[in-house]
Amino acid sequence: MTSVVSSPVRTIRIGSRKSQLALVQTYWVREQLQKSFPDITFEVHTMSTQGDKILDVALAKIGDKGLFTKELELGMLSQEIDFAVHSLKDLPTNLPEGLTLAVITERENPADALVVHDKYKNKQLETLPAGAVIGTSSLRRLAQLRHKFPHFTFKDVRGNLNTRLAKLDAGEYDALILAAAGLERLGMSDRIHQIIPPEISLHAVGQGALGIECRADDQEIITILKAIEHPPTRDRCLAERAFLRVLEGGCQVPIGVNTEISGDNLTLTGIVASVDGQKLVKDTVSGAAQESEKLGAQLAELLREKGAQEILEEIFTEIQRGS
Ligand SMILES: NCc1[nH]cc(CCC(=O)O)c1CC(=O)O
Repeated sequence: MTSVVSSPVRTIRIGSRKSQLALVQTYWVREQLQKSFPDITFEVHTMSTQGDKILDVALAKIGDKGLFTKELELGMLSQEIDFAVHSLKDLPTNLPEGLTLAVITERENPADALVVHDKYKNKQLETLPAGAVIGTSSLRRLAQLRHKFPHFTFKDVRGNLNTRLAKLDAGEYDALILAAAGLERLGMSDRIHQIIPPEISLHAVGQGALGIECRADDQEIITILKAIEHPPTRDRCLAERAFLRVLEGGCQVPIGVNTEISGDNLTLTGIVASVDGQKLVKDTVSGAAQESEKLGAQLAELLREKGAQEILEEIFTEIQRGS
């Protein structure tokens, strides 16, 4: 008689931020993995990150390198958790030694969305009145929208999605710019008033996708995670991340992207903008999807030649001065 030898049943610990969006994303990942691995127990461990605690300081001033990820990364290195689920856009392009971005899952709509106060429910970006107060905490959104719509008043907004929407509804803002994906995942698609097309504003690197990080030498976890990888999203996001890495920007610099994949061909468009919306450099590259990171680096070099570095250096100096 042959006996079936199975590996001892393992419990895998997933790390997540505590925000509602983070939990929805983490439980979605758990559900997907559970379908492929019904015998494994997946436990969710939540942690507060620095970014969840500092809610009263403009993000642009504190910088964002690892603000939403550091505590989870320490948890992985100390074996407290086995992997962490992140909004890919919040994951820095350079990871700590010993950790890896194991997989990227299928992306939601990566675009930004306009959400309006009820009194403007018949308006679009193009028809909102001069002086309308637009809430955004992202320099990328600010710079690109200011360029197209210099007649609006832009105002910083922080807090989780529900807090932001409450501030909008209370009349502190006339409209907000938010990631469509966050609203969709939280079941609030009905608040999406207008999807902002790439001609108006390019989205953040990795927006709308989830990135799963784990210990680089944990082959067992990496093999398990591969079950939920989405190769087209991976190729697009790796191109976007390589572009950002070469320009040495984080989520909080005015750098936007757009990617399209058609068969084997990947097209990447990128923009670097000054905060006042006066200077914009933009270009597009195209090539084999398997060469995604090369394409990203190539686009970064192209924009550098057009003056992207000068724009970024100006912004870093301003942020350090605290203006
Ligand atoms: N920086 C905050 C953040 N991180 C991920 C999302 C939304 C979901 C996503 O982009 O994957 C958001 C909110 C927003 O930008 O409106």
